[in-house]
Amino acid sequence: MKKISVLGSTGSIGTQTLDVAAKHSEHFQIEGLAAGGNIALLLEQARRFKPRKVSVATRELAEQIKAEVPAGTEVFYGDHGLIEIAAGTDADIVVTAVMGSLGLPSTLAAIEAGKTIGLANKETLVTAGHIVTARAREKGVKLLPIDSEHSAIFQCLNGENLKDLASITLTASGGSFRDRTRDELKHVTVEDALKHPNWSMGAKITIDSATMVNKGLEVIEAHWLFGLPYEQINVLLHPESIIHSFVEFRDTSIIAQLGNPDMRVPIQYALTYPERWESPSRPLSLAEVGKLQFREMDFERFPCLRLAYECGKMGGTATTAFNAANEVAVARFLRKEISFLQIEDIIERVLDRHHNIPEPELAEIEACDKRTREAAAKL
Ligand SMILES: NC(=O)C1=CN([C@@H]2O[C@H](COP(=O)(O)OP(=O)(O)OC[C@H]3O[C@@H](n4cnc5c(N)ncnc54)[C@H](OP(=O)(O)O)[C@@H]3O)[C@@H](O)[C@H]2O)C=CC1
Ligand SMILES: CC(=O)[C@@H](O)[C@H](O)COP(=O)(O)O
Ligand SMILES: [Mn+2]
Repeated sequence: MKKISVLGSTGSIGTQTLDVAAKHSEHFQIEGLAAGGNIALLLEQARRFKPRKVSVATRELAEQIKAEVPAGTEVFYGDHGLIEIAAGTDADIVVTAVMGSLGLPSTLAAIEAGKTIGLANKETLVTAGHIVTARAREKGVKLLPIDSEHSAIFQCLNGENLKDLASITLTASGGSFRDRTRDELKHVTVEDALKHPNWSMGAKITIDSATMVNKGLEVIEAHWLFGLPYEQINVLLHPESIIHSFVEFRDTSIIAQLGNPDMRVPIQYALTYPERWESPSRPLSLAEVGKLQFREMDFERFPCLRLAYECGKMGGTATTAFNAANEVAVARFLRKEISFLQIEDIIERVLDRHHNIPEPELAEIEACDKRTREAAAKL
């Protein structure tokens, strides 16, 4: 029996993680569930999976659910509650599926407690990749990728010698506005931006896909997960999201991982690694798909991807600032305070003013994250 805790259980990745756990309920036990404000869904999950501990965003929400959770389930809240679910249960694996750098302290706590990490929350690696990976190495903790591209690369590299690797290529769908010119982006709406062509995901990552920030975050995520220089990490536009990513070796062989766009496949692979189990997903029929398309990435059309490479190569707090500025800008766009193109404008202006700290301590990262958020909220 494998014991699992899920941080962000009510979100897109969280609910799909529980779908996978339910499909193989004889093999998985849910130890802890952490949510934000969706207490109706959390209670439903608590009744179904009977975790030992649950957590919600605030004390008020915790008070509201205390009388309704199953007997034997303890209720926590806030930052401390998230850490309790990450590190204070008997879970073998912690799925990090909260959105944004708010997931950093709980991810570090889970690593400190020796838990295997099923890593969806890419922002933690973008914010503090050197610290997260160093602590995982010190504790002998595995960081198993859930992000579809990174799961693909991880699978393609299985059993391979990294010295034979020429490059990895992350595929990008192009997001909701793939075929629009920059001029056409001036007046796009939140509703349009939330229509991803291939994936059903949380709001923030769906906007990130449209700005191509998501692929930028993923380039940085790949740098830390696979220990590769940025020169070996490529991005290719692939509208169908069938090839989830691929690797190329020095003998010119390319190995790719393919499948229908369904996050339950990479989630399950992280939960069952190194084994492969029957999937709740529909098998891929290449005959049905017919043809696959690829296009060179246009850095003029998607300037946020260029910025992400620049920040990644700079290192230090540059990626922390990139991420924090984006989180604030996307939240403002979703509240309809700013236009779509102002997201990249805010990121660019924040980075212009950023004073980079090359090898930041955790406290310096936290300070940079806070400072950047304050600045981005005012631009
Ligand atoms: N969705 C996808 O297909 C993919 C997502 N990812 C990454 O996975 C992460 C999660 O994405 P996604 O599932 O789409 O996001 P969602 O917005 O769907 O879910 C976010 C989750 O975080 C919870 N949450 C929010 N605030 C808090 C808080 N203060 N304390 C505890 N929990 C909180 C939410 O709870 P509530 O709803 O109860 O408020 C929800 O359960 C992101 O980092 C994303 O980039 C990566 C690859 C694919
Ligand atoms: C499902 C997943 O992993 C997302 O991160 C996905 O990659 C978004 O798609 P694009 O960023 O390619 O639009
Ligand atoms: Mn992805």
